[in-house]
Amino acid sequence: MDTELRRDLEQRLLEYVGDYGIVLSEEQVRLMVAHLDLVIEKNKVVNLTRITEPAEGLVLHCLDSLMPLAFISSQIGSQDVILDLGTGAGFPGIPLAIATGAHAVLIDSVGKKVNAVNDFATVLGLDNVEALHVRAEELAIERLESFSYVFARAVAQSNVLVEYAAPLLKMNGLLVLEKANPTEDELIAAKRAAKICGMKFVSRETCELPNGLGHREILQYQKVAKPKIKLPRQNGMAKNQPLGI
Ligand SMILES: C[S@@+](CC[C@H](N)C(=O)[O-])C[C@H]1O[C@@H](n2cnc3c(N)ncnc32)[C@H](O)[C@@H]1O
Repeated sequence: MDTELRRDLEQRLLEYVGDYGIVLSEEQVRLMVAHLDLVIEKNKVVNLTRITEPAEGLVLHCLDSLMPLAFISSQIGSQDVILDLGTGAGFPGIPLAIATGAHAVLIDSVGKKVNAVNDFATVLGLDNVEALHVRAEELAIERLESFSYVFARAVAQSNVLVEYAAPLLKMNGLLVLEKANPTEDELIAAKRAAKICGMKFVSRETCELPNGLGHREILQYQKVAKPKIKLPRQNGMAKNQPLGI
């Protein structure tokens, strides 16, 4: 990506986030575009994303990763520890770490993606980012009730994500999901799963990405009680025998 394109993307990202009431500094957008550039380059040798065009990546990766910030009522800051569950190439975790300054743990079950994300964090000088090759179910044993927020974009059905997040969240912590078009059945199953897992449904908000690039729904669930069953269940159970169906 040449300097002119980078500057153009940085300016566009500043304008996009402004439309959603999200305030970023020039340094923050510089880092986010630099991350996108690293992803596009790395994607030529390691399959990380289907999006290869910078302007599209700016909306579908950078802006999309930040959308939850337009809907979360509390301010996330350096005192918070946040989790990006199923980070892929670092979305939404890296943009969220840059935007909030929170300590961000980014996990993925695929090692080559985690290696790439750790390299990106080093090149960008992001000391607050920790990428781990671990499944959500395993992390819940090591870091029980450690996170104030769990984010997940394009990882699994909502009821599965509610189950993954419940043991990882501190009491009153929030699970924030980004979905394209969740069905009513998915939302009903997630509400039922939430009851079993000591979580409650908080809100469902919708927005449109610019340039007709898609519809988004931001779903929030809060941890309000201890789970009624022992969590985490064994690896794979959340997906293969989902709760709330
Ligand atoms: C479709 S990708 C989405 C990546 C990224 N969140 C994004 O929106 O670009 C889903 C990722 O979740 C990871 N994943 C799925 N289940 C997981 C689990 N139980 N624990 C950790 N990672 C998981 C997969 O390896 C994959 O990289």
